[in-house]
Amino acid sequence: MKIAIGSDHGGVGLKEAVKEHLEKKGYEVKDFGTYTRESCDYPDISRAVAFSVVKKESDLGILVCGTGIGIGIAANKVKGIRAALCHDTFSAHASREHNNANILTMGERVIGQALALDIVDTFLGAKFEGGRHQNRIDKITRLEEENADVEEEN
Ligand SMILES: O=C(CO)[C@H](O)[C@H](O)[C@H](O)COP(=O)(O)O
Repeated sequence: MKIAIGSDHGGVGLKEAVKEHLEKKGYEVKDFGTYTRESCDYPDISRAVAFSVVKKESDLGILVCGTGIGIGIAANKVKGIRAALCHDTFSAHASREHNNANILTMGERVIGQALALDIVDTFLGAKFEGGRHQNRIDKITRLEEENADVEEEN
C-alpha cells in the first residue's frame, strides 16, 4: 500500500515518526515534507498530499500540523478528499468504515506519539463498509458538484 505523508513545521516531528513506523511495517511512503522546524504554510503540504491521493498515486494520506485542524481544512477543499481529524482510535476506524476517509490528520501539539501511531495503524487497518454509508458519501460528492454550480452562477 502507498501512503502519502506530509506536515508543516508544527507537525514535522510526528510526521517523521509516522514515516519511520510505516517504513518498518513495509508500506511504501511518499513524503511531501516539510523536513525542518522552519516555519511554512500547511495548505501547500495539504495540496501536495491531497493531489497525490486524488490522482491515485497514493492509496491514502496522512497529514500532521500543530492541531491537525488547518492542514485538514485545506485538504478537504480538494475535490474527492475526505480528510478526518482523529485523536482517538474509535474515530480512526469509524472514519474509514463509515466515511471512507482517504486522509488522516493529527496534531503533534495535541497527542503523544504512541497514541498517534496506534491511530495510524487503526486507520490503515480499517475498511469502508459501504451500504448505507455509500449513499452518504454519494451525497457528499454531489455537494462538491453543487459547489461547482454555485461558482459558475457567480
Ligand atoms: O493550522 C494549524 C492550526 O489548525 C496548525 O496547528 C499549524 O501548525 C499552526 O497554526 C502553526 O502555528 P505557528 O504559530 O506558525 O507555529
